[in-house]
Amino acid sequence: MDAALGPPAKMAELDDELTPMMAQYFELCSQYDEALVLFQVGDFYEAFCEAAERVARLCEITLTQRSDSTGEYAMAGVPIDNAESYIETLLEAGYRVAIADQVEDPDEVSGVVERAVTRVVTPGTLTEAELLDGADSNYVAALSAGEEYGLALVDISTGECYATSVGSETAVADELSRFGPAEAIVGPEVDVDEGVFGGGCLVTEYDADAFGRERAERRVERYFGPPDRLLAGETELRACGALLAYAEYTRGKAGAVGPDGEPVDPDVDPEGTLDYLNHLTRYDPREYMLLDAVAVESLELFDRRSVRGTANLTVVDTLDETACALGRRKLTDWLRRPLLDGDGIAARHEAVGELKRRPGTRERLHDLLSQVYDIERLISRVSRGRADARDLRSLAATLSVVPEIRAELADAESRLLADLESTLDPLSETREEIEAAVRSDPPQQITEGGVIREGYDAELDDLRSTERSGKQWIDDLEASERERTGIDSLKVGHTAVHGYYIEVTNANLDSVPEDYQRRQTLKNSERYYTPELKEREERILRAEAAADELEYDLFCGVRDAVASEAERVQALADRLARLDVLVAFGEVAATHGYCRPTVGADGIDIEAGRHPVVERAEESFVPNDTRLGGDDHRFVVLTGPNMSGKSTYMRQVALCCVLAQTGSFVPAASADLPILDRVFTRVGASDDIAGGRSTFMIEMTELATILTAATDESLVLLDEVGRGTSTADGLAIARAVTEYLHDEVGAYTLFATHHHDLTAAADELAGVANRHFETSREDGAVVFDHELAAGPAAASYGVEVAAMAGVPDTVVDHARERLADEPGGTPASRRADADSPSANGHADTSDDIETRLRNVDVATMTPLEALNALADLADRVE
Ligand SMILES: Nc1ncnc2c1ncn2[C@@H]1O[C@H](COP(=O)(O)OP(=O)(O)OP(=O)(O)O)[C@@H](O)[C@H]1O
Repeated sequence: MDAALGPPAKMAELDDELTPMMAQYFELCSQYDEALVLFQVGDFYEAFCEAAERVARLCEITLTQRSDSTGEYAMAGVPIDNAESYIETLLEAGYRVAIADQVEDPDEVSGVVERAVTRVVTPGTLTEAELLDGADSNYVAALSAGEEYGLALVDISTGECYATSVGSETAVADELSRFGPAEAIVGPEVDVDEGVFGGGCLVTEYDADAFGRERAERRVERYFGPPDRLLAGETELRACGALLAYAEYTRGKAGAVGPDGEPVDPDVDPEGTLDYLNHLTRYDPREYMLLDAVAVESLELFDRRSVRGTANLTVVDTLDETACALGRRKLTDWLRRPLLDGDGIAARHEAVGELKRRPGTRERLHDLLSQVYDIERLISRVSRGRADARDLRSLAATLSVVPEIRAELADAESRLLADLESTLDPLSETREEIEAAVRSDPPQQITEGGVIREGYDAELDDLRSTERSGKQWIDDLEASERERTGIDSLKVGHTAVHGYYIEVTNANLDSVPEDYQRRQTLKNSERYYTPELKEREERILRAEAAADELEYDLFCGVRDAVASEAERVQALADRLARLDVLVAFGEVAATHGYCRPTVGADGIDIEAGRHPVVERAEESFVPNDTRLGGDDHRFVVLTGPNMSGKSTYMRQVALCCVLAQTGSFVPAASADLPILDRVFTRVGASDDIAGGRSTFMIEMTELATILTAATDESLVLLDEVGRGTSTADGLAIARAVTEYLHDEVGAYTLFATHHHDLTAAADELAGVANRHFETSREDGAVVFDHELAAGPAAASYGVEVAAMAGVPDTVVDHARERLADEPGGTPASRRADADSPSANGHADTSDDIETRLRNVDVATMTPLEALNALADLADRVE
């Protein structure tokens, strides 16, 4: 056991003698003994004893001492204001971090301030933006085993949950790769290789009870409704239950269960307390194209990391013309799981086509959908008894839009739209009930009245009328008392503490009648009440309290009635979300000139395809055709200089297929596409400099996945394979991969490479063709025209790029001569590790310079390395 975790031994010895604050710390460390506890003391989070030593060392902060009557304790603190960076350091060191905040205002309590763990930060459940590193999703997975494997995932940043079952360990790995979880919890019975979770995933064996069927059932029910309606089997259910238990634990919910299975506070039942969870999607992996985390990232579907020059725009952004939150979530979900069923895809296309043709309908539907609230989250609050009156009004407002949406769809021709028209459920009775019962602009509080409409309940109306007539009597009192007493300055007022009073200034005290009883003495006046006033006041108060209580009961009654329709509301939410996405697709197709693809062809045939993201940033995007498979080659080797557009082109081909299977139209003049089972990507190191992940090892691991899992229905994008090793090894690997994919797999493949020798494969392998990107020269400068052409690129572009970068003419000319002289010489046959001629003190000759220039492999250099190499060459020429 790590000494930095759990209750400090030194404190355990003292036990009862600890000061109240230290006793709190000790208690929290005992409860959260799987995490480092950071304990708020004023403006700092402190750790004590062994934990302090660990925190001080890892975060490089000073270790101090805290002394009190019981002794001295090592202490290390981080300022709360920038705690996140320290927490990140602790996470990187493999710790969970439990944040114990002061939950009372120190100014308002005497004695020690109450502290509670408000969150446990773990790699998969951190939610603070600083820690999320700009990524869009951060999944935690739970894996259970039985007859099959049950897998549940939650994205803590959005509350989206997924569940599925798969039959084999490989399938578990595939499904996990779809999400790339940062963290996974596994049931005790799970026996799989850690490799299935992917690199960088923190895997923890979690409490067996949380994986138990009954508890899981209860938890799932609380959050999402009856499990048998949602989930396919017991293993899936158990995974979901455990996942929810873990999510509760990380939110510091009292009563949740820690990884060791010990309830952190056994007295409280916390189930159903996570507000952010909103939807559970159960899916069957066989129905969807598999996009693993690597593909999702390199195609930039959701990731905020930018395509060059187009910061912040991602594929989902280009499609996101949705009008409501329901649609936005559905769009992400569709894009993450493109369909495999040709009919399903065609049905979406048909609907999108109809919407594309009818701009008026599209616009009106968009307007109506923008009035739709997030009824999915809302109904889950209703089911958990946490919805307020405003929530119910928002639901009613949404329901009142439904008939208008249906009317708009009344003459729809496409199957999906017609289906939506007939199945969008306006839940009229529910809406009428809410509108009859709940006021149109209710307060947030549901316990203080003002919620229920007049005329809804006779008893309530009675109570309110008693209250009102009482208040009216009091309102009239001032006038009548003035008349009775002759005191013109007499006032009737009310304070929260003393209630109603009659106020008489000191000058008029002589005229006070006998029945006035003194309530309060002020400097210039006296306040009185009369027995009748008191009695009226009590009656008002009784009526008010009874009315408030009755309103609350009535409200709960309405809320329960709505909750009993939760299933219908969820179905409605789902349909509205679908409609919103279809309308958005129609809008994108119409505004950006997307065409309707056909799917199910036996090859990829795209005319004038574009990259959906890059085309928005490039003023003059050059469209390109693609032919892969069918009567053409299935494998294309793509050459051309850096920045000529190879990566963009490969991605646009993949994105066309992904968008088509998602149901969207595609950025092209025409597209005949197959149905792909999976898109694989292995993109070059230089494309991921920012992520700092590009090691040869990662490259080879990804390659291994592709070679073992790709089928003849997969699309494989290879952007330079074997860069991270010597040229000879790189080429050998690239060549072997080409042959394997060509001979054994038959996948649709685009292989961009700077290994010019690879272009020879086209001569030897029947299914391989060469394509390249041209550059042209204008006024001596190289211009990228981004136009794809047949055949391999000219071999000398490395020298052209050197010229463009400003390498002196003598050097460039010499390089050209050498290149021309070299028998069969191509840039790829250069060796990168020649000895430096000037290392032995000799001056550089032109030949030496040229050798150096030849050794420059522009394709693998970072911009900084290129600049340095250039400066070095220029120096030598000088
Ligand atoms: N078809 C096109 N039309 C217009 N501009 C394009 C096109 N394709 C690419 N570009 C522009 O050229 C830039 C470089 O493209 P890309 O990254 O695809 O080149 P590359 O050949 O893959 O380079 P590298 O070998 O360095 O990876 C893109 O950022 C984009 O701005």
